Amino acid sequence: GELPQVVIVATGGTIAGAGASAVNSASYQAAKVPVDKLLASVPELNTVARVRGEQAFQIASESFTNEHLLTLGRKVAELVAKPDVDGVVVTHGTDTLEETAFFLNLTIHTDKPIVVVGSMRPGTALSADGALNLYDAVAVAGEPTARAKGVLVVMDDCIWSGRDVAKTINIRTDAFQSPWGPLGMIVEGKSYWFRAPVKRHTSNSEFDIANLTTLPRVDVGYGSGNANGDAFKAFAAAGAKAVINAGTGNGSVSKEVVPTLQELTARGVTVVRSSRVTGGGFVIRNAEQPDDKYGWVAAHDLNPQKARILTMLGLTVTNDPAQLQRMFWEY
Ligand SMILES: NC(=O)CC[C@H](N)C(=O)O
Repeated sequence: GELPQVVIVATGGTIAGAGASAVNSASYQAAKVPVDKLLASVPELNTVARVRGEQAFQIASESFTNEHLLTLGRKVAELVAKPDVDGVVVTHGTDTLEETAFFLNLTIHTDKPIVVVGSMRPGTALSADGALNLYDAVAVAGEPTARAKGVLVVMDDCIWSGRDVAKTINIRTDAFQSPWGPLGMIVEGKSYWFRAPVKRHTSNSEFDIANLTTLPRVDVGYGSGNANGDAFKAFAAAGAKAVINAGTGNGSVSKEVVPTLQELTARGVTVVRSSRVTGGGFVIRNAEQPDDKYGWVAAHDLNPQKARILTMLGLTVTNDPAQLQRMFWEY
């Protein structure tokens, strides 16, 4: 039959990176190679889809802002609305890839596959991983079986849910992991599925960015021994509408920090308890802190940076902590 039409929206990152020599796997410049050159470097793409590229940005993903998220979201929404587009691939730096994937998962109302992909080594390096990752991502994006599974991340032969995958190491090609495992595998251009997400996403999401020009400011404060509330106070003074506590363990909060967060709640700033634990921070409501009593929100299994994304979108709908908590259970 006819090959699916897949559009590749490029944003930069290492998958578009270039180094001085083939041994530079870690020292190189991200966001160098333009999308057309990237596509031309993997002619095998044409065997799984009809592909064309669009250059949205050319940046390292640590410099992604809320404006970049909104611009990219609108671009992807526009593409999936076209009858001749079957799927979209977003190439992205890996540092904040999990945030963008979750943002798109919550805001693009479509069943068409959207796949976010990056690489850990630039294309100029020995054993560069970008070409195969891109080939795999395009193959998944053109797959009817990838429809209605939410925004996906393809890295290192695995198909992940954009909701809960995260970068867990910065020097290996198996960098992306989820505490709940991959949804499937992509091998020689063929997708093999094992599970599907049960959380709300894409077509079933209540969030709408069509008429938004900004997102509410949400900042993340890190928990550790000897913690204090100064950073949270400064965030609120600078205009944060919510703060995420990247808490220790089960989203716990130092007794030094508790009064500051209580004060912020009284002033109308939303407080969300997440966990700094990598590989599966899981915050139980009313366990480490009395969330009902304080009017705080538990981030469930969402890491602090993903909690920031959901909190921003949640605040575009409501600042009622009960409603925000519902969202953290549902999405
Ligand atoms: N592997 C990567 O893509 C990291 C490069 C860069 N820090 C970025 O996120 O864009």
